[in-house]
Amino acid sequence: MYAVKEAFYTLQGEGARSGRAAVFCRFTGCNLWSGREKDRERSICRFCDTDFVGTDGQNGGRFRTAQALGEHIDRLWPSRAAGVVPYVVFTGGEPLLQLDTALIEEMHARGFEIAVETNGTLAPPAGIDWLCVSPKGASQLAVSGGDEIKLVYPQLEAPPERFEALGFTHFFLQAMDLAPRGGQGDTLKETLEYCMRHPRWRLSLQMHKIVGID
Ligand SMILES: C[S@@+](CC[C@H](N)C(=O)[O-])C[C@H]1O[C@@H](n2cnc3c(N)ncnc32)[C@H](O)[C@@H]1O
Ligand SMILES: Nc1nc2[nH]cc(C(=O)O)c2c(=O)[nH]1
Ligand code: SF4
Ligand SMILES: [Mg+2]
Repeated sequence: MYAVKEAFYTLQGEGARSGRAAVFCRFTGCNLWSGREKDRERSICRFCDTDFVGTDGQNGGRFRTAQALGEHIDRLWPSRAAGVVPYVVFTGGEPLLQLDTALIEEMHARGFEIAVETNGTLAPPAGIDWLCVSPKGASQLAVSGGDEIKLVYPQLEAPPERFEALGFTHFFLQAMDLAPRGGQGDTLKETLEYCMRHPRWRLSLQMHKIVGID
């Protein structure tokens, strides 16, 4: 059984693959926050910008089998143009609480390339084509590398220096959006200044919020 908050077709807004069309599948639930506002300030992850509670979002629901969820995702991909590889991004919530080999095999059988957005605290199943790890506060990483690390900045308990020696192909800092905690704006200036002082890190903007898409 898979519990999905929402699923939608959009452009990847973050990281090295930003601008690429993708079906986003947002799983319900996370291991670093309950998703309830009353728990936010005493959680390991406190700045989350996402509602991942329940299955009531657009195209959300419960799916009994990998085949059923695979078919659901496939229907959201619009075109089957020659030479275009369909792309699914599994996110959440924390997708590694639910993503398993059966679903990976199902999406591959349908010709999809598979990306995952994870907080990095759980071991990923084999077969993921693009792994994006976004460490949170004091949590311990269960992965030591991947395609990209996308660290939300600044986090007192997770300074970029802690991750510099890890085995990622791309190193991104993403400016923290302060709105989820009732703040104003983001931390763009300090984030871009850090990137200019430490050129290993590249700036990731949440492009979808700028252009007004999901
Ligand atoms: C909602 S999370 C879901 C996937 C996974 N649980 C994780 O944390 O990577 C998706 C992405 O949004 C980022 N994110 C969450 N809240 C944010 C905020 N307030 N500002 C900037 N990025 C944020 C996360 O760090 C992660 O890269
Ligand atoms: N357009 C768009 N790009 C994204 N990249 C990562 C997202 C996420 O919430 O995991 C996200 C999202 O929610 N929307
Ligand atoms: S780990 Fe990801 S989904 Fe969970 S609360 Fe943090 S940003 Fe949100
Ligand atoms: Mg998002």
